Amino acid sequence: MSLLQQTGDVFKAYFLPALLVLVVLHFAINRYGYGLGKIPGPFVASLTDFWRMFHAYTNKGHQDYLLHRKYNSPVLRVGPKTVAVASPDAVRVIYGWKPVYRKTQIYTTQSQLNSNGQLVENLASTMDEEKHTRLAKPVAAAYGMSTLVEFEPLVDSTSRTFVEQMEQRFARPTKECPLDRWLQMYAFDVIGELTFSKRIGFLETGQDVDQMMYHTGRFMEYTGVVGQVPNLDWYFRIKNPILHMLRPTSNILGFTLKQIREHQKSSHSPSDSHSGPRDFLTRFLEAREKYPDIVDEGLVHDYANTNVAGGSDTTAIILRTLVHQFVTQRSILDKVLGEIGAALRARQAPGDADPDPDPDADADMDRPITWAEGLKMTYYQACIKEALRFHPATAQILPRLVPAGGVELGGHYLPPGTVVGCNAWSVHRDPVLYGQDVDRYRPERWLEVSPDQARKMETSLLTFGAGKRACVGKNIAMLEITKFIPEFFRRFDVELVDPERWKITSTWLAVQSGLDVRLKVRPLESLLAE
Ligand code: HEM
Repeated sequence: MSLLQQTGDVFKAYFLPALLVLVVLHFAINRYGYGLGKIPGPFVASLTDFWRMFHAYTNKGHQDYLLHRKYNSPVLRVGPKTVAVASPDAVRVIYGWKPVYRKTQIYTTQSQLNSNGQLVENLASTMDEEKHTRLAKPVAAAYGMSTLVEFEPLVDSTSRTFVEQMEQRFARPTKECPLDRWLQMYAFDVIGELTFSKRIGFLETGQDVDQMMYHTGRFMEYTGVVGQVPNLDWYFRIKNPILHMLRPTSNILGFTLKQIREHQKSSHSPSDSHSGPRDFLTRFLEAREKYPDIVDEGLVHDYANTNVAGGSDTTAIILRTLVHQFVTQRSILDKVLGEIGAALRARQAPGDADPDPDPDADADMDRPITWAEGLKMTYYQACIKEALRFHPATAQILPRLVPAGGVELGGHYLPPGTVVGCNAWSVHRDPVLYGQDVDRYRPERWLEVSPDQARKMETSLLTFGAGKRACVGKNIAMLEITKFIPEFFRRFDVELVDPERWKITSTWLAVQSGLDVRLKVRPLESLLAE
């Protein structure tokens, strides 16, 4: 018998059976070894995290609520050590303040690689809560409510450009506008204005500048899919020598650094920077002066980069939902138009809402819908809440680690170290809290209930996350959403080209496409007439 034959026989006799035993053992430990054996869920999910990876890859994350319905359980096992909980009460526990449940390794995939090929944790991605507290403090005020008033003119300037571009490029009966893309370009340019005092030029050029929309999209997909088995990130990205050779700095960070360099060319120090509102970058540079022991140059770059990476795709999703609902449910739009008309008529009235009316009445009428006006539109505010409920931007659980001592949720004990999280899509379809018709977009649900109930519904929304790690950009996003949609519909009559084109592709984010519309300029008189 040749040596080759002998080796083959040994392989068949010992190695293959041993491998089989190991594989079976591995799956048995996954299934029964983590104290989660009694929790319902897809069988394969209890064996391997690759189930969740496939689930995300095949666009099913945003439909997790269907799984909860299928297994008739708010608590589902979606991995050997991972549990999804669909209950508003669980939101308060998992994303509460005492104790703070730590973020899990999926967030490593949201850290960027710097020019030395090192992984740099940022405000959103760090798993170390003490570090997070340190990083958050110097910039908390920049994202605060009081800063919003200063940012409003910057949002207005981008809105004006958006309207101009729509008029020039699309406001013709036969022309189709791929509005899903344009809304994202709008959101990107707003973030550019707020962060660098400069629109990046998406709207003016009508192009995906430096392919940033493409790259942020791929980045979110990477997190959503590879993040399910985060160790893969080491091989695909962190320790990948070819990637490091070809592209040492990640595309998004590279783009941010370019914007920072251009910003610096137009100013010399934080204090003498730009006339007009102080942008985020200026505020981050001020934070470096005030907190030199915490904020270094690299951190300034990271702060700016987190705005770029986290602030546009998300906002565009909410804008798309609102437009889509308004063009497919005209009765809703009519009510909003009624409120817009009332806001504009109030500008004409003596002693109107604006304490400092423009002496030129036409200019006053032409100025974009203000934050104050948007907040007074009660029905439109309900439309926003309903959009945040109906189509949250993130399409997966926001995973956290169960701390020492474990936790009891939905009648199941979860041992320490279990990964647990809520998917906003599932929590927001809780029929007890939001009503039996949760699968419908119906703003009225927010107005029909008692103020107490409405508050409970609102505080259970997970669209912006919750607790210590909730979204710092929420106020900015609300400023954009509150102002932009009334402004857009005030200027244009919008018609959906083909309802069949609407599509949701979900990984980390649930991104819509197919919002192709035709636009007609809406005469102001039609809004002013009661
Ligand atoms: C509608 C728009 C937005 C939505 C739906 C949204 C959603 C979220 C969510 C769900 C989280 C928590 C993620 C988690 O727990 O895993 C988050 C965190 C974060 N968001 Fe947003 N976001 C939006 C807009 C923005 C904007 C405009 C900015 C920046 C200007 C921003 C910056 C951040 C940052 C820095 C964090 C990390 C916060 C921390 O961990 O302390 N977001 N966002």
